[in-house]
Amino acid sequence: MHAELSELRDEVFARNPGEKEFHQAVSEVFEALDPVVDRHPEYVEAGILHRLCEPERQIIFRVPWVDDQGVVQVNRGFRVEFNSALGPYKGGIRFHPSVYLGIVKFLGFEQIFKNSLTGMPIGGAKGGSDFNPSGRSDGEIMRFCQSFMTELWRHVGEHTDVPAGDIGVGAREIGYMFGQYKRLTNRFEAGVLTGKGLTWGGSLVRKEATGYGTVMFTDAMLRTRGESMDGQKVLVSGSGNVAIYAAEKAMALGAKVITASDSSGYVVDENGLDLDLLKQVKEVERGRISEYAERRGNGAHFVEGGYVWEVPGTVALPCATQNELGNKAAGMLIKNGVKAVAEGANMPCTEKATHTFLDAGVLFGPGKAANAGGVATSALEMQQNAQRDSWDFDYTRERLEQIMHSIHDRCVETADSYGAPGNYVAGANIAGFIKVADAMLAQGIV
Ligand SMILES: NC(=O)C1=CN([C@@H]2O[C@H](COP(=O)(O)OP(=O)(O)OC[C@H]3O[C@@H](n4cnc5c(N)ncnc54)[C@H](O)[C@@H]3O)[C@@H](O)[C@H]2O)C=CC1
Ligand SMILES: O=C(O)CCC(=O)C(=O)O
Repeated sequence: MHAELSELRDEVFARNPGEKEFHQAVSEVFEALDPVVDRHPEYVEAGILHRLCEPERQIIFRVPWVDDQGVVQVNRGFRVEFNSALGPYKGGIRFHPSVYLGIVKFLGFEQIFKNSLTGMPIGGAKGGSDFNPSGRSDGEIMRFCQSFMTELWRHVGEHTDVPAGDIGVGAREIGYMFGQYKRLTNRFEAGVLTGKGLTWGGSLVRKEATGYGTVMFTDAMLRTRGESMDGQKVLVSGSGNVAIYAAEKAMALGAKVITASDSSGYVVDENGLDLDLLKQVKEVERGRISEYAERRGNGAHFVEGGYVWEVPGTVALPCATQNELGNKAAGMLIKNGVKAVAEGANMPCTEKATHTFLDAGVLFGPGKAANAGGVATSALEMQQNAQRDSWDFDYTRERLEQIMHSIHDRCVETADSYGAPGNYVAGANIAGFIKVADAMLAQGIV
């Protein structure tokens, strides 16, 4: 790696101690940017990389709330507004006990390049809390969301920062946060949050967008080798928003999806997942994945612990969480004949696993490209809100499809032009970076 880059990387690590996921995300980008620095010394001279690694603003706040037993609980809230060179800060909010500053920063950093790749006018941010929604009543969720927004409202706005969902935050939580924002500001400002309900400013296709987009991207990758999703045997991890709609799209394109998982283990359903049942168990009842196997019968079985990557398949779509697919799993997938891997989740593959896939010539779609359909459709939601309009399903899906194809093609062209043909990791990082870097150059030292 270029001396300037490796020095800066070490400096970023030292300035952000203990934030290992953030370090990992920075490393991946820096590795890809080596040839860019050769060609564009002006980026280094203007301190673009240095500035990119320092969030424009980081907000950490107390979130007090009262549980159903009347006990006062205190959580920590975060919003990292990373970069606004291309537009208002944009990115999801995650509620999960593992959330700390390092997770929010890795996600916010990734979001800068992902949002750039979408071609939409959105900057990068991420937020969240170490609140654990699991097992909490609806009333507790509402009180927590209200308390979270009671601090966050002063930092967000349709032209400032536009949060959305992520792990543990779906339409229900967005609804409670929107209600509180409206109450505090006395404004119906639809564009302040995306992922809203369809009757109050939400967009059709947003719910499906991340999963659908990931599969559209995978299909485009396969087509570069004369194949498609049709007939593939697909391994999906997770059983949340991204996983369910990735499975739905894969099936619609003629693939058979045979796995899903949650933090307790995974199910294998060699006959192909029953999506209505999976949605009932996970979206409606918020139950465990083992309940799917119990109710499905038909040879489906539940495996406690472990990873879906032990199951043979031709396409792997990690859609749960960061670093869920390590190097050993990558080796197993390759041995079992995997042809394509696309990250529906953010950074689900470890650095080593990513290298193993690339070295083996497996088609590999990094999250900042493959899962960009969610945030791209959020930007479409913002457009509809600004126009006070709502588009129909097919039109919105077509827009999503165009965006995913254009991201795919830009990754391919950029990787080619920087001497890394077929390397979507290089293509995504370089293409995402250059657009932000040029905007930062034009806007001066800010
Ligand atoms: N919702 C969205 O639009 C987008 C989400 N993503 C990413 O996709 C991934 C999944 O997010 P969503 O589906 O929205 O969340 P979700 O809350 O709907 O589902 C999360 C899924 O991951 C599983 N999971 C979480 N932690 C786990 C762990 N430690 N071990 C095993 N499984 C675990 C959960 O059981 C659940 O199935 C995350 O990495 C998120 O950042 C990326 C782009 C957009
Ligand atoms: O829709 C959004 O604004 C955010 C989506 C998100 O959190 C992500 O792309 O990881």
